[in-house]
Amino acid sequence: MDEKESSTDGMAQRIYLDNNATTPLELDVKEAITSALSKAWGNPSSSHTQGIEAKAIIEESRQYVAEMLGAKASDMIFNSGGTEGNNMILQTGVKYFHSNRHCINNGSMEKDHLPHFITSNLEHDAVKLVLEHFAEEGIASVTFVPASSKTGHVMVDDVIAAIRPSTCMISLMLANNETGIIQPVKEIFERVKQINTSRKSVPKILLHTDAAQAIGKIPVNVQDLGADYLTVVGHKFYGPRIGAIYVKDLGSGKEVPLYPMFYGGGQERNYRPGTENTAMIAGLGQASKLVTENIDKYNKHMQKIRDYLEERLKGEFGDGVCFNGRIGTSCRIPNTCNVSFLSVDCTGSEVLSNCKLVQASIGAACHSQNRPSPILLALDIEETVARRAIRLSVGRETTQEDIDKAVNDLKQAVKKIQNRN
Ligand SMILES: O=C(O)CC[SeH]
Repeated sequence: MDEKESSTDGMAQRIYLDNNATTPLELDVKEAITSALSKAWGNPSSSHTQGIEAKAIIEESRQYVAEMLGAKASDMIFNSGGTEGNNMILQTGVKYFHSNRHCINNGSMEKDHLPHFITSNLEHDAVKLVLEHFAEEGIASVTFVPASSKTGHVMVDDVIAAIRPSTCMISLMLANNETGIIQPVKEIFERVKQINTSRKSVPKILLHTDAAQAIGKIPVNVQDLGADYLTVVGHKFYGPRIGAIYVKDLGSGKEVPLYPMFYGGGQERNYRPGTENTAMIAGLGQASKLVTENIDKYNKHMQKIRDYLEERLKGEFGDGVCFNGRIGTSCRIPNTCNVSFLSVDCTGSEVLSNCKLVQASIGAACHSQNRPSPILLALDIEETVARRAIRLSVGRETTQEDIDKAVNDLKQAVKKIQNRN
């Protein structure tokens, strides 16, 4: 019987290298969730002790998430995850534009102008498809700034050049989920803040980054980034499948607004109503606390293991592999290896389907696994190379022994395909 389909001990042999798709729960996180499920089941809005205890766990968790990001607890809103967070922030951009029309004088632009968004052509679908929808429905105009094939990310000057009087928001992912390449978000936001000081008769440009793939892998600090909004996704850093958004100085009446997407019982200060998922929020808080306490250890371990993986692949395959995330001197998150197998005429999916142990993907889990990654193609990586790519994303628990087994598994898979051809 194929090892992949063997008994449950086959589960123990699986080598999980798809942590950018999702991560397992840390034990401490499971314990926080389980404890809250049994002890904090009350409605957090109830005034009796059962409710008060549940509310206390939520506020403690909010503090942990805020501390992870260098934010205030009052800046954090819990939600169902990254897709909801990105949608809420982008829709806030539209409403912000229209609520500031009064300050738009005719000299700067037409009164009936659409809000303008700037983003990159590397974004996750939870940003890309929202903005494509805005454009198709005439809700907003959007500039998808092409990333440079020389750096693997957008260039600061290209983003700045896309700004127009009607620009209301810039949304850029902090790190790409497929190549791991980190975008120059801090530099871009610094430049835009300078531009904002001179924007008198047009809306200020709001600044959002989707930090889903960066949190838990590199230090993420909202003050350092200069973000107005930031998206948090629990299941990317060993937490549960809920999320949160950071909104700078939320509720202080300052310039960064937040508009609810739906209405109800007033939870989350009316920004995100619905009876809170206390247990999952407890888990998110614990996952965040672990990141705050261990980010340097996590970062160093993942970097060491990923680099060992790439060394082993190069040693085993030589010029038969190329690394798609190694572009120029661009920085990457420490856990991601995007590699194409050039010595065999098959797709990355075929290599993975012939593996007995390796659990990985050719790119974003939410994208079809039967076509070359649009992200790699957007970086002008040749189709013949992009179609052969697989994404290997190591985790906190990945060991060198795992990597040795994974490289051997890949070697056997490639050899099996070569012998078939
Ligand atoms: O697999 C990914 O890169 C994202 C899935 Se939400």
